[in-house]
Amino acid sequence: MTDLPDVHTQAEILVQALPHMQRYDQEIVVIKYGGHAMGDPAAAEDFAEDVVLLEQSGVKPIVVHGGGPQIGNMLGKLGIRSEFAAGLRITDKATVEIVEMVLAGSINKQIVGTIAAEGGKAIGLCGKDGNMVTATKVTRTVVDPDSNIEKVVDLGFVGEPERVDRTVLDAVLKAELIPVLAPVAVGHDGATYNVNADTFAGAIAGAMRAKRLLLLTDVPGVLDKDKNLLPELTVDECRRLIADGTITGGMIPKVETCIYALEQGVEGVVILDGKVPHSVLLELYTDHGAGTLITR
Ligand SMILES: Nc1ncnc2c1ncn2[C@@H]1O[C@H](COP(=O)(O)OP(=O)(O)O)[C@@H](O)[C@H]1O
Ligand SMILES: CC(=O)N[C@@H](CCC(=O)OP(=O)(O)O)C(=O)O
Repeated sequence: MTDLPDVHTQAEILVQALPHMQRYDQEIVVIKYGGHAMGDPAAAEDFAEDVVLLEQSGVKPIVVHGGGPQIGNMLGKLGIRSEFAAGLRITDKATVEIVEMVLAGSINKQIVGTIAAEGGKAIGLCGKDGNMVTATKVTRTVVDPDSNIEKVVDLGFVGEPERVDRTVLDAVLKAELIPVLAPVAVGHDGATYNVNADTFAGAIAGAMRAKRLLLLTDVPGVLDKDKNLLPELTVDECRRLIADGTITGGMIPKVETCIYALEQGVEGVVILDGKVPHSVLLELYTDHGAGTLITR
């Protein structure tokens, strides 16, 4: 048992949560749970406890999970090589089958099970269910490092959400179940598409008019050039930080997702460290947020 503060302090902490609870009552909060943040079983339990506590106190949480490292491990075991272009996994026919198996199969059901163990009721779905997310094929232009010439890369079965149908999600939320979504979508041609989990979460948050989108990753938030946390940023400031090279790599699609979600009407988007125990609760129910809050 960890040392707890005295009873008065405990009561004070609970009371301080009240205005935050009121602010999020009956609101949709989309939580993107990244593959890196999933880490160890104790952290996964903490995450599930947070989600169940939110649901119990009147919030409508929607979990969108990733699983990039876990897909990489499985492909490695099967001897399938995997490469990325512009932060997206080049996904051929064999790879998309493994992506679907790992994301919509094992990871999705594991999260549903962990939420159940904490007393919640979750339902595991992917973008294909009820035509929730229809995707179109993505191509990207990258600069070839040898020739320094731009070339178009065919990413195979990598998709971008084109349309979100709310029917299933509305029904699931009405039934007071917690949706846990794998970022796999269906194309117009019926093919399965691998969608970046941040992009998928942004599309869901936008379509569901979420109050908050939380992106859980493995760094404290957006950092400046001296690696200090930037607690609050506007969209314009984000664009400047991308242009001047402060925001690079995997943080670029994350911040672009945030900008997209804000443009779709989501009120605030937060990038935070999912490895910090109970980071979701700290972010939503305490006065001091846990990561970088991005607003319009
Ligand atoms: N300015 C920045 N602030 C924080 N992280 C940054 C920044 N620029 C680049 N990054 C990188 O972005 C990474 C997060 O993106 P990514 O690895 O795709 O996360 P995830 O797997 O959680 O989706 C960080 O681990 C960090 O290496
Ligand atoms: C197209 C594409 O790159 N899809 C990702 C989907 C999983 C993901 O995004 O997981 P994280 O959030 O853990 O990185 C992939 O195949 O790795």
